Amino acid sequence: MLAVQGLSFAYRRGGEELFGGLSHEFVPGRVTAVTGPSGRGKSTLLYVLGLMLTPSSGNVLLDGEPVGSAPDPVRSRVRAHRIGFVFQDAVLDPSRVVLDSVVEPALYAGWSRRVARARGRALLDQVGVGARADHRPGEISGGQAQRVAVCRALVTGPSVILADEPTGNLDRENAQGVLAALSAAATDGHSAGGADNVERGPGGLGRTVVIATHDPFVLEHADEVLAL
Ligand SMILES: Nc1ncnc2c1ncn2[C@@H]1O[C@H](COP(=O)(O)OP(=O)(O)OP(=O)(O)O)[C@@H](O)[C@H]1O
Repeated sequence: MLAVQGLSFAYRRGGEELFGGLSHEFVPGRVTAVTGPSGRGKSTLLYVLGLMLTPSSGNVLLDGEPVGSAPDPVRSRVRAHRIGFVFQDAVLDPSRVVLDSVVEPALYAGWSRRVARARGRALLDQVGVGARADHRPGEISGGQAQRVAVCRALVTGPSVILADEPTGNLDRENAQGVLAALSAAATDGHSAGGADNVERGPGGLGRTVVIATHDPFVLEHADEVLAL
């Protein structure tokens, strides 16, 4: 379970403080949409949850462990194995085919190329982009690219997926496809840390999915809305 306890964050000492001591539990198996006016800190919250920024006070807890202000090597390890991140504009390496972008985090985490590629292809199939696995990013649409970015975030079987405005630049139909991929990720279950145990099916624990968004479509379909 991902949670924040008494969380505040400031980019500069003495500067504007965000979140005002926020406490919240992000329930596995559910999609939580984080919303609020521009500048309130939606993206920043995702970066704090993703252990890229350190809280000024309070903490981020993962399965009860205070990881938000843990030493850098611990945070890097947790990030690599437990957290997947989807950025607003899927920035895929233009020189590599889609499948290679998807499997990169798994190779970084030490998976064999064969297992990583099989997993990557299966994920692309699930989100309807399997036929584009061997194409370059310039040959796919924005909506497809964003679904590819979801696959990249999922490839290692993390228990937490954080998505920053993943539908921000998409039309309704493509937004629907991306949200469907993220919702499926929430209910799919997650790996306990190895290739053999990825995707436990709906009987598994379920993943925590947190989406920072203004998109009314996402807000309407999320399981829970956290307004900042
Ligand atoms: N790198 C940074 N350094 C200093 N201040 C920052 C930085 N990034 C964001 N901020 C400030 O922190 C506050 C929260 O920004 P953030 O981008 O998290 O808000 P948001 O709710 O996601 O906004 P939007 O809806 O416009 O994307 C804003 O006042 C912003 O100006």
